[in-house]
Amino acid sequence: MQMIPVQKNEYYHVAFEDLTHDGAGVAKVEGFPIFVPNALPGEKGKIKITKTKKGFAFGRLIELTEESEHRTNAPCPIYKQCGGCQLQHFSYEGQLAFKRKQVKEVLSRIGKLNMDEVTVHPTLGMKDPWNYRNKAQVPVGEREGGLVAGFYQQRSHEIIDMEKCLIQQAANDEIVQAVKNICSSHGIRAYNEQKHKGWLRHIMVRYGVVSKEIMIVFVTKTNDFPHKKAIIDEIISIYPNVKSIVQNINPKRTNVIFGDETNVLWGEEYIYDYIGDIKFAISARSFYQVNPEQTKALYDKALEYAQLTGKENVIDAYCGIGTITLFLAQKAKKVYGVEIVPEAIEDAKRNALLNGIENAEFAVGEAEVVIPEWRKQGIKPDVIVVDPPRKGCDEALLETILEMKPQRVVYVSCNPATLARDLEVLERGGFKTMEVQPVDMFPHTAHVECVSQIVLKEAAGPK
Ligand SMILES: C[S@@+](CC[C@H](N)C(=O)[O-])C[C@H]1O[C@@H](n2cnc3c(N)ncnc32)[C@H](O)[C@@H]1O
Repeated sequence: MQMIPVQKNEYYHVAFEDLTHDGAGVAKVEGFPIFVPNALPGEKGKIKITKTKKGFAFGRLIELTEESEHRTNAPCPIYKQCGGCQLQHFSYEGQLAFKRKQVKEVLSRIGKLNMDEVTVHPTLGMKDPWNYRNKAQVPVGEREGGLVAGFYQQRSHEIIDMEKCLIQQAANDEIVQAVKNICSSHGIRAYNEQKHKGWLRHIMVRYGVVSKEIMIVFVTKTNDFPHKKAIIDEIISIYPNVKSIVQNINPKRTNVIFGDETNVLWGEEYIYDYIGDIKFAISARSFYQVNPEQTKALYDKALEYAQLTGKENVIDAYCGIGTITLFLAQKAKKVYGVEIVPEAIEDAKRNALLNGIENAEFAVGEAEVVIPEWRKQGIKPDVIVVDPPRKGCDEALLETILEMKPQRVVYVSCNPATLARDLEVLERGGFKTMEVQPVDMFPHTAHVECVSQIVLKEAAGPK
């Protein structure tokens, strides 16, 4: 058995060599890895061990003795308390390089790809990597009789009030504050997680960056709404861009934000926004990318990798409200979109109509169930696009892709580890990964999005 060379609560002087996938510095003591938030590769410092596990330990940075040239002052005053961003202390240039390195590393280690044969491009960053999020989703609590809305203090259930988040659109911060203050003035009680009592659990705000339309969602424990008329009247009298006010009811003792029931309180069921020239209707529960500027860059790359000429049949798996589907439809013969959330498919159909797109067809269901059905019905895609959640593609879907043998697969991924795992399956089944483009959808956080082009080996030509 390997001896653990460090002890809890002891101090060590270490050199940081790398970053973990979630942005913590990695140092080693006698080859034993220690993960320390807020430390950067190339730095040295004194740490205190906070926890030991069988194969690794966690530490806290006490002082730096050598700083990286990429260290920068995190501009957010609550950066360390919040935990929503992990890389604000890292220069933006350094963040982009780290994300590319991380993608290369997992493709090689987990995907077993021959990295001499795959091009991983430099991460596509933002010119101004701040105020990019179009959605705020904040828990609500109580302090001295009034409401607070912000974030959970790291490793606690305490809600810290937040007036400004530097990665949010300013409009979102303003509306969250206003809604909180209006509710406070009407004596609205916040939900208390421990006691499972109270009413207002979360406030969500969605902002159409191009349309300027705003949706407000009240997530509440019960389906009543004290002072409903007064609260709504006050909101809409101050904010004419609010087009939709919705209540979602979540009666469960859970840390899942949304419940199953959603009711429109005022205005429309959805707001509109644009990505490029395409107009989208977005309802409260539908997935919609949070960084619209980078979404356009991501979708343009997906379209480039799909290499459409107008003659192709395309499948868009995990299509959400049909965002990528409608981009593809402009250049393909026909596109089939599939998505598990019924409301998102309703939005997708509405979005096709809204844009006069007639060559897109949508189905509700699990991609791993619906696409094998399509195969049985004789649908033969030339290109398959997948954009799964963090857990990646279901095995049954990958199996079906191998059987369907499209000329190209375009894989959009928000988790490089599951992307790498799935690419290995596709490579073993006769496909070859050609290019991977990391896109910085979430600056200052450790997340990275990638779009990859994978081709059928016969189509790729001899190696
Ligand atoms: C990362 S989002 C992508 C959405 C869309 N392509 C976009 O860019 O807006 C993943 C989507 O997959 C959906 N989803 C999750 N599991 C699924 C499954 N097994 N089959 C189909 N869709 C699923 C989610 O509801 C979500 O809309």
